[in-house]
Amino acid sequence: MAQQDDAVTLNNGVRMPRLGLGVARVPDAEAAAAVAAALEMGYRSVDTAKDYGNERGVGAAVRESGIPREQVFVTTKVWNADHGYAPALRAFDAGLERLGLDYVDLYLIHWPVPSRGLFQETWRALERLHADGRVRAIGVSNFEPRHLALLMKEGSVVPAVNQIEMHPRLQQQRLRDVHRRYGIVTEAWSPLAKGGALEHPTLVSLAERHGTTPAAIILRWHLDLGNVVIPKTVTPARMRENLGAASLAPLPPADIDAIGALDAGERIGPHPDTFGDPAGTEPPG
Ligand SMILES: NC(=O)C1=CN([C@@H]2O[C@H](COP(=O)(O)OP(=O)(O)OC[C@H]3O[C@@H](n4cnc5c(N)ncnc54)[C@H](OP(=O)(O)O)[C@@H]3O)[C@@H](O)[C@H]2O)C=CC1
Ligand SMILES: O=C(O)C(=O)[C@@H](O)[C@H](O)C(=O)CO
Repeated sequence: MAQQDDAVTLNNGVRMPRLGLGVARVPDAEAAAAVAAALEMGYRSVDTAKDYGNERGVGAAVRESGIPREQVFVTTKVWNADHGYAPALRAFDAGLERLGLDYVDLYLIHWPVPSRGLFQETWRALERLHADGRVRAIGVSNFEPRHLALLMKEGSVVPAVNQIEMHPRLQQQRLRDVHRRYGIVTEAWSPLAKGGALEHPTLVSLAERHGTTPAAIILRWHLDLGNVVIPKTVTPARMRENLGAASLAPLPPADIDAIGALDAGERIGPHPDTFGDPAGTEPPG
């Protein structure tokens, strides 16, 4: 089942699959095998980053899949140490080389690192890469409303995507409202709360009622809210289960509300205001 049809149109007209595979911190060789298996079963989008150390494996799996390059959507990200105009351009070249591809579909600023004050300059580099046709779309990750407002003030391209922590325990309503106002797609990282929400009684009972699994219910909920999701797994059976969420019927409003009631404003990952700041607190991700 190819996912190309289940795509969102970004604010520059580029189509992005709504369900992709995340590969955070999967070692290179394992990432290559996982991406190969995912592409084989119908995934058409992969989310990697310089920080994950597996762009080589991801790129190899994409190149060797036999699937035309234009049918696979590859996202990677500028790491915190590479903020700044020239460093970000150099980091992009190096990432593209590791991937072994001619272009990237979506390039994101991984974290704003406000204490460095360089994300606007970094954004100018991404705008340049976009203008030069080396990336099909550009976006950000972990940007709070004030960071987005600063980009909007000084930049000329509105980010296509903001990839943020979002799951039933952290539903990010205010940030999603800002995205809607600007025409930015919400992409949920840790969409399954790293597996932490799967045993919640509400989700278990919804899964039983719909004849599916808690993971599929959570992913269906994200899709129903309009999010792009990138659940991570290296287990083929789970990949298939997660991909199956795209084929489920939309959840009825009462079920969306039941999951909405689980919001506790609880982060698993670091806070965007302080992550990357030497003086900041960084809870384990
Ligand atoms: N921009 C950013 O700052 C960040 C981006 N990300 C991106 O988001 C992706 C996903 O986030 P991640 O933090 O990995 O968390 P997820 O919410 O995707 O959860 C991944 C965990 O859940 C398990 N899992 C996956 N599917 C199932 C299933 N169907 N049933 C039971 N368990 C399951 C996986 O185990 P197993 O692999 O063993 O199957 C893994 O332990 C990352 O890979 C990365 O691409 C993540 C964090 C930060
Ligand atoms: O996985 C990512 O994409 C992240 O940015 C974070 O998990 C971060 O790198 C981290 O390790 C937090 O402790």
